[in-house]
Amino acid sequence: MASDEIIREVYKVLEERRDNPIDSYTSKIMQDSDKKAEDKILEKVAEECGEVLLAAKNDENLVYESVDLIFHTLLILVYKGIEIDEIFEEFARRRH
Ligand SMILES: N=c1c2ncn([C@@H]3O[C@H](COP(=O)(O)OP(=O)(O)OP(=O)(O)O)[C@@H](O)[C@H]3O)c2ncn1[C@@H]1O[C@H](COP(=O)(O)O)[C@@H](O)[C@H]1O
Repeated sequence: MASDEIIREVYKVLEERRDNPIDSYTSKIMQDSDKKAEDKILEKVAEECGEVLLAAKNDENLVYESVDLIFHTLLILVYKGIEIDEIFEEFARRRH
């Protein structure tokens, strides 16, 4: 059974891919010469935003496309050195 813990698990793997690169999609995109890596990840985030928009409008693959967007958003956060708890704390701070 999938659970929300998967977000923490994936985040940890992404930090591992950043810190100890292997031959994989996420390691490669994060190791690309500094500025290029950031641009490539941000390009994916922008692309996935458009795909979520189309999926919602057309009632197609919304979960799949949203996970692509969330995944690439997590990737830029990891790349920029943000700790996962900072994200949860920000959500908690907004609770009312
Ligand atoms: N959740 C994901 C995940 N979601 C998407 N992707 C990859 O992101 C890449 C780009 O996604 P796209 O949707 O643009 O796919 P695409 O192949 O360009 O095809 P289109 O959508 O354009 O048709 C693809 O290669 C996907 O496989 C992911 N790659 C990895 N993960 C997780 O990240 C961890 C580390 O990944 P690796 O670096 O591959 O070990 C894995 O253990 C997974 O848990």
